[in-house]
Amino acid sequence: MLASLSMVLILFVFFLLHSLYTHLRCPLRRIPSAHPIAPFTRLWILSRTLTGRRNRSIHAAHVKHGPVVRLGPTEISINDPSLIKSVYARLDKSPWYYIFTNYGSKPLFSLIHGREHSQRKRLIANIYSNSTISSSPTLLANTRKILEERMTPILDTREVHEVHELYNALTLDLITSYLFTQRHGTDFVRDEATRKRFLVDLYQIRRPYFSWASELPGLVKWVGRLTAGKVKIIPSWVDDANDQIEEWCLQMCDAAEADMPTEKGADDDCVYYRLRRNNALGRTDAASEILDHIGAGHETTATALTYATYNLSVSPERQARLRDELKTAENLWRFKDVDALPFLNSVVLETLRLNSPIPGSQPRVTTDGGCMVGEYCVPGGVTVAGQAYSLHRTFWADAEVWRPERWVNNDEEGKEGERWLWMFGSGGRGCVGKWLAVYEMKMTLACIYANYETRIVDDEGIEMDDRYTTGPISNQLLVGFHKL
Ligand code: HEM
Repeated sequence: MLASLSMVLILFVFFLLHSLYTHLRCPLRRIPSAHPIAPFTRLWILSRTLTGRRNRSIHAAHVKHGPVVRLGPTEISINDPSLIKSVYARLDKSPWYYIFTNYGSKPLFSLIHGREHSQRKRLIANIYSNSTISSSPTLLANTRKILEERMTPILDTREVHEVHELYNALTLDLITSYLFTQRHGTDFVRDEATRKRFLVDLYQIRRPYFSWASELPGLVKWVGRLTAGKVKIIPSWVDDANDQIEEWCLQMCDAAEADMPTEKGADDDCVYYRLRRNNALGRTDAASEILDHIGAGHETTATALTYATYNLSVSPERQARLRDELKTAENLWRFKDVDALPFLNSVVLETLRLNSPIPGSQPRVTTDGGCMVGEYCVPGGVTVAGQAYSLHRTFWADAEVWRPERWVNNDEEGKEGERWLWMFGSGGRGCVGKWLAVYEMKMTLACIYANYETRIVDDEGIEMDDRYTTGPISNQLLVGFHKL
């Protein structure tokens, strides 16, 4: 017994000495630590991540220590627009993004290396570009149909609506109609039962396990293997839900495939046909890409719409200002007219600032020779990340206040403030769907606020969850709609 204890003690002392030696030789030691144990172990940042406190803890560290902080032995966080610009222009994504792999095939989001990523991006960059989105007659017709013929009649059936689920259904209908054409898209706004089966029973219930799967994939597998499947950190129903979602998406792809037009030019503004034309991508690779766009393209925009509705509902004066502005537009079913409205634009920007749907760290990795990050020399293999949560709360004294007016006047504060906005990331790996997201947000808010007054019925749990992607803690918001 005594011998075992001595052995444990010797090992512990060895571990301490080794950690100290590594620390003293490490070029990262000059960087302020977010926590005293951060230079020696990942335990601190890991525990914060797994308990849903990561974004806030990193932000608190930046407030205390400045724009560069050390989160772990080989992990740092940055919080300054110039640092972000240089890091995100140079460094590749970290393997952390492999979690977004579908069918064993990596979509754009999780392709790491420059060449394979740019080949894939070339296939879709044009269809998501600002010019395509803002001028596509098909997108406009689909959006109008979904908002006018599906959402508005639902809003008119009763006064109170749970808008977070409704917006998730809406953005799913919008994104799938862009991916597959409207005839092969979903109809979740009207079909409540099917949407609950997909959204609630399959898609959203996996959330609590995301951090375990993304932060400790090795441990998750190892524990399962070691106990012959008897102990599972992530329950098997999560794997079943993943399989069912993949199967559902494959069926959607196959249905669109069966109807793929042969003549050149037809359905050119359909993402799936772009991926499959001339076999640019095989069946599984295309389905993986599509499934990723379904995920990236609905939750984020839905969360932004929920918070825009919340913020406007608690501020009747701003709601009135928006309504007055909407009356000045010549045609609310012409994107150019809607896009030109300055207050609507400010509402969208301010919501994406304060309630960023992807507030968490976007990890990149330094290459073998290392590089300078600001004044610090960072060796190879170090994870460097910024997070919108911190950037969006640093420049303004009243950063926690939703104040769209800060964007209306194009003054000095506004111009400098724009440098700190990072809701869509930046560099070659910034958001591909950002023009579509802003389009959907503006068209939806214009359609709602030109026709309804909204008020909060129940906002308990509206605080944002602390995750990589976020949403209200309660996963809901009850809003009253009064038709004008
Ligand atoms: C308000 C809505 C949205 C927000 C806030 C948002 C935010 C972001 C952010 C921050 C990234 C970079 C993530 C990282 O590097 O860790 C990203 C990437 C991406 N987003 Fe979005 N997004 C939104 C909507 C969309 C939509 C509608 C699509 C539709 C397809 C989309 C597709 C993608 C894809 C494919 C990437 C990966 C790009 C690459 O790696 O080259 N997003 N998004």
